[in-house]
Amino acid sequence: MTCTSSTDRPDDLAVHRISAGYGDRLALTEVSARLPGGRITSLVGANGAGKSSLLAVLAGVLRPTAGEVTGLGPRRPALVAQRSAVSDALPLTVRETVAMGRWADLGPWRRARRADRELVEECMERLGVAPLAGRQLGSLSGGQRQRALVAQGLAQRPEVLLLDEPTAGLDAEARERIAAALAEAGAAGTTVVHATHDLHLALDADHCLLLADGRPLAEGRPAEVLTPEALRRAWGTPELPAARAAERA
Ligand SMILES: Nc1ncnc2c1ncn2[C@@H]1O[C@H](COP(=O)(O)OP(=O)(O)OP(=O)(O)O)[C@@H](O)[C@H]1O
Repeated sequence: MTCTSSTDRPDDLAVHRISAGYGDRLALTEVSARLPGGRITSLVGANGAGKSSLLAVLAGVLRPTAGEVTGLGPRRPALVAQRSAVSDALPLTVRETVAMGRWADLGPWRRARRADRELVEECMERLGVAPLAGRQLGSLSGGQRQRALVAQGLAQRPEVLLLDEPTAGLDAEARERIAAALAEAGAAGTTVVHATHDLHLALDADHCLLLADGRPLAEGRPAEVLTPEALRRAWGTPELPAARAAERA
């Protein structure tokens, strides 16, 4: 069994002239983009560019005021929120947290079958959190908790996996684990879309959408999109991200 879906390559996701916001503040203005099915797309942009809002629209938790999303299958996408969005006070172990990823498929009594339990163990192994299975989520380090949340996302076996800054603030080993898990999910046919400030992770994606002020600046292969010039435009200053991309070029 694999902890990702293994369908044939699904259709592309697309957003068509999406506008969305909070009250009268627009976070996205007429955003159109294609997010290739069964591939990894990185959403890149400065703070406030609209990355999380676009993920929320794709996840169905932020209703657009205009435009539409096409290519989503019948199942709801899995959304892995930023770890700061998850309360420290939740009285859940790592295993319980990951097992919650199975709930949507279990029906009203949430009775896990053996296959569900195996899938949960496998997803914990994949993210390196199996040794922490009995620990309370609130007692974990930021990186451990983030890995548990990604394992929960994978345990849903989603067709579309959305992640908001999955490697923010993590050490190199945790980043590698998460990058490898996303690559495996993409290889197994899952459409992965993640928002990131981690240019290494962004450059490792198959596709990239660069946002600025709620509008798309560029879209395409990451190395072609994330040029020093484009990053300067996105950030408004010739600061760190552009320098880092130049190092990688
Ligand atoms: N809950 C909210 N209520 C009001 N405005 C919001 C809310 N969430 C986001 N915004 C605004 O929407 C815009 C886009 O924010 P969003 O969080 O999508 O950007 P982001 O690219 O994900 O930023 P970051 O890199 O800081 O996470 C910003 O102007 C932000 O202030």
